[in-house]
Amino acid sequence: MPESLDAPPIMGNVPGSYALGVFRDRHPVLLRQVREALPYTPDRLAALDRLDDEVARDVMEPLDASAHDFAAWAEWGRDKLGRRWVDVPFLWGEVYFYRKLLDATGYFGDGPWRGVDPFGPVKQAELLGAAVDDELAALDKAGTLPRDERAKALLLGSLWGNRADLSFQVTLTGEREHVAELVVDDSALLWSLVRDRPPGKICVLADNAGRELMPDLILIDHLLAEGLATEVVLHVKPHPYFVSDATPADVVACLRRLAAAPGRAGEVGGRLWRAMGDGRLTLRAHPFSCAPLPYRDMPGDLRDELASASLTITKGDLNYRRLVGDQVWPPTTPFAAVTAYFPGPVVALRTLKSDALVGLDEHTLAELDATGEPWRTTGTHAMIQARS
Ligand SMILES: O=P(O)(O)OC[C@@]1(O)O[C@H](CO)[C@@H](O)[C@@H]1O
Repeated sequence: MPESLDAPPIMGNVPGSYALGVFRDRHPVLLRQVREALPYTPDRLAALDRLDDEVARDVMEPLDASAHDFAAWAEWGRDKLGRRWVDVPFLWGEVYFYRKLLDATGYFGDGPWRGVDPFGPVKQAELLGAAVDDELAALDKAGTLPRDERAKALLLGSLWGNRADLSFQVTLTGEREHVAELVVDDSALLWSLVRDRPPGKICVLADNAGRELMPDLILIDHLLAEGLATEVVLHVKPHPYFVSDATPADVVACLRRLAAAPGRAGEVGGRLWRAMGDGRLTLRAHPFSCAPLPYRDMPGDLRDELASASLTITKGDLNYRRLVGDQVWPPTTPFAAVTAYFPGPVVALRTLKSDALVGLDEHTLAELDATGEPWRTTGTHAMIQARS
């Protein structure tokens, strides 16, 4: 990123902002839902209540000194812990909230709740739901499309799969809005990056499990089956994160669901299962995937890995926020300039659910703002942004 190019971080404390609403409205509701989703024992319920109180008092207490990552968070939080949740960069405060939530549920503890995903019930319900059956059945129809049309359908399936985000639905009222439109469409550059060059390794930085991960896996199958990638590395989270972010266990659940499905979905599942076995599809769960930092601060080993890829595809709103630094950029700031630091070509597939935004042309921005609708944060608009 050009040295001169910078912008202040999106903060949680701006009155009326989306970020403030996340802390004030979404997190208390989420804590109640987590508390009720599993038969937690009194010690865990008390810990969840203590976190609820910490949120209500709006103060960030440090992790317990016994936490495995206490030193890392003490370093990251050197100038933040003890302050109000909303008085630090939105990204940092939000990531810390989910880390504290895992602490409260005993996820990293030595007791019986170790490794129990607090979002497991909602993830499982979504994955086993009828909507997934319908989406998998639709693959039989997609399979009859001409190749380019099929590729476009699978790309859009992965893009709009990002709307299926359980944390997002916590405060979504009413029926799902009619999904409006693509505010940036660099899909031509995306396809050029995978078709006009020798196939190579493609890294996919996944977002949510279930109804987002399923179309992501189906797109990955297309990239491998059509020879557009020699291998795909699917980056997921090493532990539960932001409600529905995918972990390795969620990938396994999706692959089992796919492989057991009838028709083309079952064929896709079988190919992906074999690709896992022969190393053409691999999983990564890098610790940095759950760090409270933008991707420009990624560690060297992750930078080297992404640099060795012919393309990196990032999925979802949170990955987009980390890609562009979760900063208050003028929306017309060029995507290529803001992501110039990123190693190798990168494509972001994202539905807009928060205020981070770059790469819009003036006309589109003026048109969208003229609607008076909160188009940046409702998930009704999306973008495919690419940088070669
Ligand atoms: O990355 P996703 O799943 O597309 O979106 C996650 C997300 O929209 O939910 C949070 C609110 O809880 C936002 O701040 C965050 O960006």
